[in-house]
Amino acid sequence: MAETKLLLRALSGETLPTPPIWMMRQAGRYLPEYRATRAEAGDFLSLCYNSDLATEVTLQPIRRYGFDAAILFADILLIPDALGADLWFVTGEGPRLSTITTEEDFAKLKGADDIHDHLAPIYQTVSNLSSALPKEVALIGFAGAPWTVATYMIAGRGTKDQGPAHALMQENTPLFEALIDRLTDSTIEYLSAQIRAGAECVKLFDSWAGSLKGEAFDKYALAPAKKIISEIKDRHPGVPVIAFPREAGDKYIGFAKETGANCVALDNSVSPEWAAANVQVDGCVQGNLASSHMVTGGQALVDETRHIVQTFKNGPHIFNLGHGITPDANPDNVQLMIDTVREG
Ligand SMILES: Cc1c2[nH]c(c1CCC(=O)O)Cc1[nH]c(c(CCC(=O)O)c1C)Cc1[nH]c(c(CCC(=O)O)c1C)Cc1[nH]c(c(C)c1CCC(=O)O)C2
Repeated sequence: MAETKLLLRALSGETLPTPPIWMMRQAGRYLPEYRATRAEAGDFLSLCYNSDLATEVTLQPIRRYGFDAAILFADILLIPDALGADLWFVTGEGPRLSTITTEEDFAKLKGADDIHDHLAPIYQTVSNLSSALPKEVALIGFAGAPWTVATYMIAGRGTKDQGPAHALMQENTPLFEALIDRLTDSTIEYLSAQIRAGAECVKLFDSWAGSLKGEAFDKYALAPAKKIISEIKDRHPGVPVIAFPREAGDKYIGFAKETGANCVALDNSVSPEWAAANVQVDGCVQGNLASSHMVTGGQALVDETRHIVQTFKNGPHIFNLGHGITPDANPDNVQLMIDTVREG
């Protein structure tokens, strides 16, 4: 049967009259119904590990807006949690983890094959979603890319410039590379299990790829993505992969070809004109409206949304933001963006 889900058609390289649309962090704090369910769960991590409630929050933006895709509700830091690093979230500040900076810290981590018991509730959420979603809505699974996850594991928290991870890379390269390899192998196992549970596409979030330059980008962003994607393609032929090397700049050029990704997600630091000429020539792109428009709305939102749709209309395109929607966004602006994309 020919594929009917718009997201999967775009990912297979089809140029569509109206691009499919979904939004990073579409289940999140800007939605009152999300805040209510999160309060019911108690805290963010309990929400991630409660399959029924995680299913519910994943479905909320689908019900409210009719997006073309749902993304599993979970977090990129569940992998360190499953590997045995402590993880907690400080309200208003963000994640905290036990740090990995010595061989002794690393030796305590579990193996890549030992993560599944801990992550079973996540696979259950995927499976729930795969039966609960409307038939036209595609289900996206995801994981963090090894470099981005390593930056949190090394520093024990989010950092502006990923300084501690860069320092470990310089000062103890073998340990740093052992961590990248463990994360690469765990990510393959994790994404593979999500696909077995019903994910129809997977996305690899390398949110801090932009701080890797030159050879370091090739070794720690490009090479792990290539290994993960080729292994996923071997195990699950036909399941598309979206790669998001955020703020890669010129390194966006050729990224899909070199890694085997079906689509690259663009942040909003690149212009649609540049990306159409340099990145979309190799296949599908996703993006790239600045999430600040979800706060400010108005004619500027409409104009920039039309500009992005127009600029990418001659090739495969998935409409999305350049990064996650923020808690101060106005839910009405999301509707305005969707109406504008679909007006044509
Ligand atoms: C770096 C990163 C993380 N998590 C993620 C990334 C990569 C993408 C990006 O760059 O945004 C990815 C992520 N996090 C979440 C999802 C779910 C799917 C989605 O809706 O996109 C996804 C795909 C839920 C979440 N992950 C988090 C929330 C907010 C939690 C809450 O309800 O308080 C959500 C909905 C928390 C989180 N999780 C993380 C941080 C730094 C924070 C705190 C910052 C913040 O509060 O926004 C780590």
